[in-house]
Parts: sequence; C-alpha cells; structure tokens
Amino acid sequence: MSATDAVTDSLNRMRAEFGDVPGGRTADYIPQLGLADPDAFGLALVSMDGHRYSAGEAEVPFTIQSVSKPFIYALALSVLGLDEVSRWVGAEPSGDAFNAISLEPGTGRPANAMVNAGAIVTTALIPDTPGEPAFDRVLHCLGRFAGRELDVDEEVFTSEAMTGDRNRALAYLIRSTGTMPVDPVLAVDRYFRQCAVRVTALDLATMAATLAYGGVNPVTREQVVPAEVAARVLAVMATCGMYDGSGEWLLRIGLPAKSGVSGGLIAVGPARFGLATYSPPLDTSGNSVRGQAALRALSERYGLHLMLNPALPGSTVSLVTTADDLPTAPSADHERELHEKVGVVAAQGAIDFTAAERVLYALDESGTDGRGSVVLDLHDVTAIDSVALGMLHIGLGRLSADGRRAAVVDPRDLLGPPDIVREGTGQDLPRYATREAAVAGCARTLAGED
Ligand SMILES: NC(=O)CC[C@H](N)C(=O)O
Repeated sequence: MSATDAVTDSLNRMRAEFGDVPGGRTADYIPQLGLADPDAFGLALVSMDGHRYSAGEAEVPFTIQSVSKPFIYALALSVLGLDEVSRWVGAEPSGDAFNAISLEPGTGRPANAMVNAGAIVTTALIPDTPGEPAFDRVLHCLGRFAGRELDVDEEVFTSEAMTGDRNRALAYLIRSTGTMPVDPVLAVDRYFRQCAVRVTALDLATMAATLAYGGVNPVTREQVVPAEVAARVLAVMATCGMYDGSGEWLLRIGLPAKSGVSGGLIAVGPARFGLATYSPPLDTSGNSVRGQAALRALSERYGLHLMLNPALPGSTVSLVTTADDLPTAPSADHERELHEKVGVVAAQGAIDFTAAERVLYALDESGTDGRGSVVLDLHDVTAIDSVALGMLHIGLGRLSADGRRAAVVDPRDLLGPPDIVREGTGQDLPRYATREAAVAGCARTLAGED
C-alpha cells in the first residue's frame, strides 16, 4: 500500500461505477474497428510531475483515430505558425458531425482542425524535409507527445483505406475550393495512417498531460511544442473537440477534450493533469459513452471544471508589515525604532502578471502609512516571468519617484543585473542577501537622514 493508491483508487472506482453503462455501438464503418472488445475499459491520469496512474485496460493498444488531430494541429502550428495554418483551416466550432461534408462559406476552409475536413488539411500541411518524409514527422511527433516510439496498425490502416470514400470525397471537395495543399489521394493516405497509429490509454494521458504542461512532456521532460502552441490547441479542443457535443461538454465537464472513433478520449486540466479513457462503444456523435460518463463524474466530483479554477490568489505575498504592525509608543532604543520603520514585503512562488499585481499592492500598503523604506524580500520566489519583471521594475521605479526608499533581498538576481534595474527604477536598488541585512541597511539610511 502506498499513499498514491488513493489516486488509483479513484480511477478504479470510476471504472467499477461506469464499466457497465449500457448503450453505444462500436464503430464499424471501419470494419477492423468493429472487432474491438466492447467491454474493454481503461482509465489513466498523468500529473504535471509525470506521475502515471491507471485502472483497467489502460495498456491495451488501439488506434488513435481522431485523438491524433490536436497533436498534428500542434505540429502544424509549430512548423508553420498560426497565421499560415489559419489560411488553410479555421477555428470555429462547426456544430456538425465529425465527418460532415461542409466547408466555411466564403473561404472554402474547413471549419476547424478537429473535424475530418480540417484534420485532413492539417496533415497535408506538414511538409517533407530532406531528412524526414512528412508522415515520419507525424509519427515522431505523436511519439514525442507519448514519450515512446509508436507504430502503425497496418490492418486498421488498410481497413480504412479500403472503405474511406467519404474522407476521399471530402479531400476532393476541399481541393475544388483551392484549400488543399497537396494531392487529395496523398493527403487522405497520410491522414488514414495517422489515425491508425497505435496507442494505449496511458499513452493518451501522457499526450494530454504534455498539452496541459505547456508543451513539455512531464514524463520525458522534452519540450515537444512551444507553450503558446499548446495553449492554442487547447482552445480549439475546448470549443471543437467533441464535435457537435462540444458546447454541452464545455458546459458540464469544462475540460478541453478530444475523442476518437476507436473509443479513446482525452481531457486536459491545464497546468494540472492529462486524463484519458478507452472504451469502444460510441454515442451517435462518435464519442465514447463510458469515457464521457467517467470523465463527467470525475470533473463534477473533483471540481475539475476549467472555469471553476480553485487556484485562487492569496499565497504570493507571505508577509507585509504595515503601520498597524509598528509600535506606536516611542521606543527607548533608537536603533530598534528605526528598524521598525522599515516595511517588509515577502513574496513567494512563481511571479506572473497577477502575482506581480499582488506584490505591488503590498508594497504600497507596507510601512508607515505607505511611506518610508521598504524591503522587498524575494528569497522564496522561484521565478519571475518577463511580464512580471517589467511590472516590478516599473513599480519599484514609481516608489522611488514617490520618495520611498526600497531595497531588495534577491539572492538569485531574479530582478536582473543591477544596471537593468537602475534603468527601470532610475536609482540604485540596494540588494542584500538576507532580510535582516536589508532591514539593517535601510535603518542605517534612515539614521543618516535623521
Ligand atoms: N472521429 C474519428 O475518430 C474519425 C477518424 C476516422 N479515421 C475517420 O476519419 O473517419
């Protein structure tokens, strides 16, 4: 028994509870998919630390099908950039079925990269490079998201290639509007191969976790795609990932998701986790019946809805001393009195835009009536992003313009080299290794001004 069994237990509970939800049919328009075991039911979760949890048939291989679409969209965005990709594929929910024969009126573009039309174009956008043919890039990209080398299920590929006339029709329709970058037959062949890549629920959860973790695979630690790309892919998954059920899904479950007709389903908790389920029976939209039921219950019971973000502020500023903390009675000890006139703001954790606002607010509140010297203690700060850095420089500059003296405890030079800080604040910002030294330094300055 280990403590983390509690996580596995919740997955096992979901499996037991939803394992015999009736209804749904295994996809058989691709004959080989009709052979899947309808009772297989696997669940997997991967944390941002790369911890992997699973229940049931989480290591049974199946073909990825449409769950590949967000990852190849990510590849296209990384290779070509958002503007170029958007010339070919839109980003509007279509409200149509996944295989709808419809293109955006006016532009002729497929509505988005999560429906077949858009995915076929997205795959076609990936160019060959001298060292690596386009499909190898697709396969390797999926493998980097999964954290292991993947392969193609040739039987499923052939089965779809022999019956996939609807997708071929789509590819020809797209070419007729001028929005198909390569030969339609080639495009569809690559797309079928991509759909036939073999994965497990654990692979899918790792892939989902990579999108959750800003494009970094939390198991291998490889940066697979840039963070902005991962964010954009999640945006399209949130609005289009469940086809014509996308609005209802975002409303009730509230997690970017993507389903596939072999029964795979992923859901992403940004900066929190990747989840995946595998259960072949599908509803009429082509989404796994049990997978949806289990993810819905997980979301509701564990409060995972994206818009219900429990990561509320409150932990950035760990200490702020204000006038209220200062003794009003004159102290006999002059030096101690000076020490007590120095306000202290201590921050902790990673500082981004919202955290920087809290630090700046605390600086204004600190000290005697928002005046006097203040020490900003960054000892427990782990990182400051570039936006927050700019804000802190400007904020510290404003303090000195107001006549307040500031000093920082910045043992790891998170604020940047002193000359950069001087440029931003217009003054030398004394730096100290410890809070005690900074307070003593400020007190000495006050004594000099006495
Ligand atoms: N929704 C899906 O998973 C569809 C993928 C399948 N290969 C198709 O194009 O029909």
